[in-house]
Amino acid sequence: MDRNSGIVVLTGAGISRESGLHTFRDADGIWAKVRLEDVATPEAFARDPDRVQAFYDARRRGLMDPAIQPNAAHRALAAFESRWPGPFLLVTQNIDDLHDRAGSKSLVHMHGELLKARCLHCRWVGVHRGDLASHPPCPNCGIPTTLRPHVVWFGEMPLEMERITHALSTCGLFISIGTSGNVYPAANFVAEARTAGALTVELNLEESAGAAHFHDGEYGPATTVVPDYLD
Ligand SMILES: CC(C)NC(=O)[C@H](Cc1c[nH]c2ccccc12)NC(=O)[C@H](CCCC/N=C(/NCCC(=O)O)S[C@H]1O[C@H](COP(=O)(O)OP(=O)(O)OC[C@H]2O[C@@H](n3cnc4c(N)ncnc43)[C@H](O)[C@@H]2O)[C@@H](O)[C@H]1O)NC(=O)OCc1ccccc1
Repeated sequence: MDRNSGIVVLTGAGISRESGLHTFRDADGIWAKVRLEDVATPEAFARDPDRVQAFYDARRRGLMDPAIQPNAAHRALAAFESRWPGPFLLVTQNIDDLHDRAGSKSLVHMHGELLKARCLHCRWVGVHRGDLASHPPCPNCGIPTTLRPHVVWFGEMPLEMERITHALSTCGLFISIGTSGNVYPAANFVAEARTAGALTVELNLEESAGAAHFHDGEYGPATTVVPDYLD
């Protein structure tokens, strides 16, 4: 592969599974315990904000457990980025901060970040590691009960779509890691990259819903297949 062509990497919950975070659709996944319609939509937040806040407060406290650390797959991606001379963009669907902690720089959280909050009154967005169910005041405008998790719910527009679409339209290699390919528009990125003439590769525990769209696939735990593929 020409060392100056661009690379786009898409990651999903599977890359953080071996760090101790649950995925969504596996047997012990998040959506096996709670319906996304009840906790991850604007309608759910309007209907029962305390329930939604409690759902994300619990995931935030889980993420801040010292036992949850970046794994060999997160680290291999950060190391590869630092030595790749051409354009590189890591697009994650994950709202955890494990890519950030592993040292990834050219990183887009297209579905938001669990450790950030957003104010519905003054539009402030920033790091907020405390619970939101206790209705803390906005650090910027000081009004209580106006903070929501800075995450993208179903039916909401993902973040930085222009930057992502541009990178997909100019990349030479698209790598998808630890995602089931069930959620859009992320599930359509492989098709966009292929249309741009990119080689497309899936690294996953098992074939995803979009496996047929990829030129190639390596299957197994991310902490094994990702370092093997990138080293
Ligand atoms: C359910 C689905 C059908 N619905 C959608 O896709 C909807 C609606 C929709 C839009 N277009 C469509 C077209 C067709 C059908 C439906 C739609 N999409 C939206 O609403 C999106 C917004 C969706 C975002 C919702 N928020 C999330 N997260 C944040 C919150 C939160 O986290 O609580 S989605 C959330 O679920 C998704 C879960 O997927 P995965 O990460 O893949 O996880 P999953 O558990 O499914 O799979 C894990 C995989 O890992 C593998 N694995 C497991 N262990 C390992 C291991 N150890 N190693 C390697 N792999 C492993 C497994 O085998 C498995 O394959 C992720 O995106 C994740 O972020 N917004 C939007 O479309 O706005 C308009 C628009 C349109 C065009 C262009 C721009 C805008």
